Amino acid sequence: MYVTIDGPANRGVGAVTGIVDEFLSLKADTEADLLAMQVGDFYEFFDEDAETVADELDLQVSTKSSHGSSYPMAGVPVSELTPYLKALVERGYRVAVADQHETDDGHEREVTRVVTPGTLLETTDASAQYLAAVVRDDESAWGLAFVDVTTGRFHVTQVAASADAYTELYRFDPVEVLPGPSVRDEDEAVATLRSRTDATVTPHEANAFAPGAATHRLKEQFGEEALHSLGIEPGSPAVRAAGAALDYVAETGLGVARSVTRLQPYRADDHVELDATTQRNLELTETMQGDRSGSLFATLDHTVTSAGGRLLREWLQRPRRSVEEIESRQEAVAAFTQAALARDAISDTLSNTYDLERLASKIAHGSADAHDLLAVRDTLEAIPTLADAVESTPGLADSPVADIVNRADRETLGEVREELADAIVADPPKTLTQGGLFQRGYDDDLDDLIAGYEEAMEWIEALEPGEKSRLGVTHLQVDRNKTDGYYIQIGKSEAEKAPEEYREIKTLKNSKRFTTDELDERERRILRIEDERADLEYDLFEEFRDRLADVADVLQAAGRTLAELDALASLGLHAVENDWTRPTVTGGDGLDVEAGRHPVVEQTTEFVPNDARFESGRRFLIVTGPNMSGKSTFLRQTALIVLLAQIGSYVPARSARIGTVDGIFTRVGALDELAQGRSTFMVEMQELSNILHSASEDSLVILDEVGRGTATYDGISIAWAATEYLHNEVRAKTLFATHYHELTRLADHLDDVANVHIAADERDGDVTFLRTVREGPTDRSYGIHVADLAGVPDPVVDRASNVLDTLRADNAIEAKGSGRTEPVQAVFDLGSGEFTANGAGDDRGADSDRDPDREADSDRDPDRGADSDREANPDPDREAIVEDLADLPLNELTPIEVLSRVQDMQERLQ
Ligand SMILES: Nc1ncnc2c1ncn2[C@@H]1O[C@H](COP(=O)(O)OP(=O)(O)OP(=O)(O)O)[C@@H](O)[C@H]1O
Repeated sequence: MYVTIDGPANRGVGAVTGIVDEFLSLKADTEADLLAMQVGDFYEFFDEDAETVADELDLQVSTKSSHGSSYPMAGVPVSELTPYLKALVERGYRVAVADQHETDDGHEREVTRVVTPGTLLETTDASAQYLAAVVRDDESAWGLAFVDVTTGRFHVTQVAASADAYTELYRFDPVEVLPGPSVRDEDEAVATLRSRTDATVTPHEANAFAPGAATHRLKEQFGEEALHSLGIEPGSPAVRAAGAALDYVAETGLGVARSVTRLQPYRADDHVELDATTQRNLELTETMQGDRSGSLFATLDHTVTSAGGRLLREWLQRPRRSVEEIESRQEAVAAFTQAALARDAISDTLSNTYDLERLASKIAHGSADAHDLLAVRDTLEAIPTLADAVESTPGLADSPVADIVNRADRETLGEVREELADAIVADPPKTLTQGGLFQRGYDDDLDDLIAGYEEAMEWIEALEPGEKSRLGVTHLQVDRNKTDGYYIQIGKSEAEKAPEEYREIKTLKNSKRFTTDELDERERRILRIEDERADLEYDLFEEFRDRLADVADVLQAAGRTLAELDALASLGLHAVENDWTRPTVTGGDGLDVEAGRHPVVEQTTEFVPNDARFESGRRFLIVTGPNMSGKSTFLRQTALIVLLAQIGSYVPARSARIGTVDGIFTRVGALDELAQGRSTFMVEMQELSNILHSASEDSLVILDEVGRGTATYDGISIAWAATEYLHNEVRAKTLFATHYHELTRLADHLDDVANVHIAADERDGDVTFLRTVREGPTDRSYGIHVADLAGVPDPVVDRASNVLDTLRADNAIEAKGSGRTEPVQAVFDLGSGEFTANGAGDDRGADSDRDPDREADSDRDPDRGADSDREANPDPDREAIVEDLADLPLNELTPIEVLSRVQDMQERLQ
């Protein structure tokens, strides 16, 4: 509904002089983007704010004159403010709300709260809504705090490198970020924040980040001893971030800080490192195209509650490293795979519960209404049913599932449930201000009022039949409306039968309305009781909600229990339905997946399973195979199987033994970065650089084509050097898919490198993709076949086949002219990658095996003669370049440096 009203007179407030001035002055004092100021029954936006709001929400703007100037004005009725605020905040605005109070001599207005993306309570989105604060201290340590006021979750950590800080930010995906003073002053940091998250970046006041103030704020919230007992250093970057986040939450004035009942410090190294690129490449929560469906989460998610879905998503983004924790979760999933009936019953029960974490937060900050309390009651009623289902099912009763259920404080929850069951009526009104919320027996005074009310109502109800028979009137009715209050209505034809004590109050077309002194008296009594009752019930409700707020942490914990059951049951169900297997997770180094499948692709395709094996002497697999054969799929499926194993899930394989990894790093492709102005190759190299710096011996690295974004020889050189570095220095388990068949030679030189290829069958020119991973290299790409499949015109495909045949036969090919001129007399020499002059046929000397060791030595001068000539007449300049190349300290250089050195050499050769 859009409201435009021309002139404040309609809005029920007389004195408007200076309203715009008042607005502008309040606006100047707030840092919010917009101000909604109450003027009578409306909240108004003036000036630029009116235009912004009108644009965003399709409101029409009217004009308000003040002191001879005109100002745009837009407004919404008081009762409609919440949905408008929500819509504005969801678009990234921070909106200050100035409420109007009656004073002895008129009105007064002040900003009472600021609603921001990170502190919005009225969210309807099931996902978490994190507000983040990010601090960097002088030693470059990063402190990060993430608070979700809708669930009371509060995570705090400290990391050493900026890449790790951004990884955490990507993982929590906050809606609003508060950069600390040093972060804020750095353009690059702010730009990264903006590009890595969709968050609104809010510069909260610097003082809140100061070590003293932040420590004080945390102690105030969680008690003197909390920091000490959690092992958090007062004044540390983590504390500064946490304190600033809380300060900001408190400053919004919504009382939301109360919902934050527990501080959860975590170490980033408790979890598998999954940088932002990897989370995207593996399509954990959305596909590379940005769709939710088709992601790993969408495939796995059978949860029936929003809290369960939230938790499962969080697990996927934060796989664990501790074998003990993984096994405990696995044990619970295993129990759910066995107990099909109980699992279904538990999911059924859970589907009737509400988001207790969020409800508890609403109770804590005083925004829960009677319906919310009923939702809590219904949810708590499910807990004994769930506990019974677990306890009476042998497989579950002795599994970690029972521990999860036992973690809930059932005694307190039982008391709360009973209190709720005895307090709130079955169908309370939507508002808290009109009474009718509580049952009889909840409060003596309220019972007295209700008794008086009912007595008065009985009298009213008896009036109609009594008067009908006393007066002998058929068409007599006793009713109530807003203008007339209670009245007796008699049909016109019988109106003369109204006795003397009836006072006429209205004549209608077919009837007359009357009242009597006694009816007036009863009405006054009813009105008085209704008022008193509304006031009393409002107070009682606040008191009741306040008492419940004291156990908000118990409710939040129970919410987490339900979410865990939901997420575990979902993993159990998926495992059973898709024939997944329980992996053996070990702290060791190996990785052995037998008949593994891609968890998402297997949903839509007849999937051909494949093995992946890493062990001593085989830590680096070079994966070759035709285009479209399934290399990328094989790489990703291996990474996803490891990831699933480390969240405690079953995996799509016949059997799997997974040595835990400390991080998964991927270099796959860079679809969306182009939009951010970085070239494909630059992105590729940055990702490679990050992997070479960040991966460790315990990591899993997935490289899907490295170097293809540049000239072939540059690309091979980089891929070659990166392989050596990963193999010799980093020693990470690596899967490297490539079309550079030259790289397969590395297996002969590097101990831990092994070749596998994805098989294809070629018969009579037709290629069949077998999708099977086999040992050893392949040297065919069948790229032309794929070009044909893709509908490239036949003449081009035929000519390409012809070119390829010639290349294979001669290792060189004549360039073809247009036909209008003589054939171009040039020959492409595969050894050099250059065209040579006509007649150089005898000089074509490249070796058909294209031994990369030789290529490194090869002469790239287009005018050069045969190898034999070169050997006979060595060129000292070239020899120097070859020597420089041989001495290139690859292990000490970054890929970019290698690239630049190789380029130098090329230039010297020219
Ligand atoms: N094991 C498998 N079983 C069934 N289908 C598969 C299997 N592996 C891959 N596919 C399907 O084959 C197609 C090509 O796979 P993929 O993209 O992994 O090939 P690729 O070798 O990486 O190709 P390119 O080298 O051209 O990038 C995809 O549509 C995928 O769904």
